Amino acid sequence: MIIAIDGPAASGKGTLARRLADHFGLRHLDTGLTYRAVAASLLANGLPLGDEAVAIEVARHLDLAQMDKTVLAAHEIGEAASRVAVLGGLREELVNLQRRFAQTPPGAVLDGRDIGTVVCPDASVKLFVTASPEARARRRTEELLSKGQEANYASVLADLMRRDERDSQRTVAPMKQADDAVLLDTTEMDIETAFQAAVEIVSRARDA
Ligand SMILES: Nc1ncnc2c1ncn2[C@@H]1O[C@H](COP(=O)(O)OP(=O)(O)OP(=O)(O)O)[C@@H](O)[C@H]1O
Ligand SMILES: Nc1ccn([C@@H]2O[C@H](COP(=O)(O)O)[C@@H](O)[C@H]2O)c(=O)n1
Repeated sequence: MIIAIDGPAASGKGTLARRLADHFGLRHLDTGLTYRAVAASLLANGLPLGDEAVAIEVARHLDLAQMDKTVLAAHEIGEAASRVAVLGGLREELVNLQRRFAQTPPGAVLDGRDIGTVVCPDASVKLFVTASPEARARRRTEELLSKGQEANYASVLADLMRRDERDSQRTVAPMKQADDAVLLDTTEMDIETAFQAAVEIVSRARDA
């Protein structure tokens, strides 16, 4: 079984993807980390974010097992990831890697922006997870503060909205809900309620 989860920044798709993978005995890939890893490597080596050939070369050497979420979660890396994510050739390279992961038994949960539309268009079930920008900014601000990092609600909200705009307006593989995806709006749901709703959607699709 392949579960495709897409949605805007800080919508809770990663939290749901991890828990669904545990629940259904599947592997999990946060595809955002692949874009973040490429961006982080370019930044660390002082290389330009817009050079497609260089970005592809970095992606060719990417080892999924070595991606460190704690390091890659940094705000500036998310911003840089969204800038390299407009490069079509880089996306092709990363999509191939993500598809290989998805197709390895026993199946997987992938979360990102183009999983249901491009990476796994034949996924067994597709979810598009969203929440209002204000709820997402509040959750992300609380998350950063709880990790002892500086965070300001207004700037987190502005950053999320700018990233969503870039991700949904780019020409190649823009973020959008697949026609056959189920929309899950968690604005008024806590994590447990959202998880139970997601389990129900996946179970229904699996048993259909
Ligand atoms: N339904 C919910 N209610 C309250 N908080 C939530 C809910 N879902 C997720 N969160 C919290 O919101 C924050 C963002 O969630 P998460 O990291 O899963 O989002 P994401 O969509 O994967 O983000 P990104 O796009 O940055 O990868 C986390 O702190 C998470 O614990
Ligand atoms: N399938 C995907 C996943 C991510 N991106 C881009 O990477 C940025 C960081 O992703 P996070 O999920 O870690 O926030 C994101 O803003 C996208 O630009 C993508 O294009 N496709």
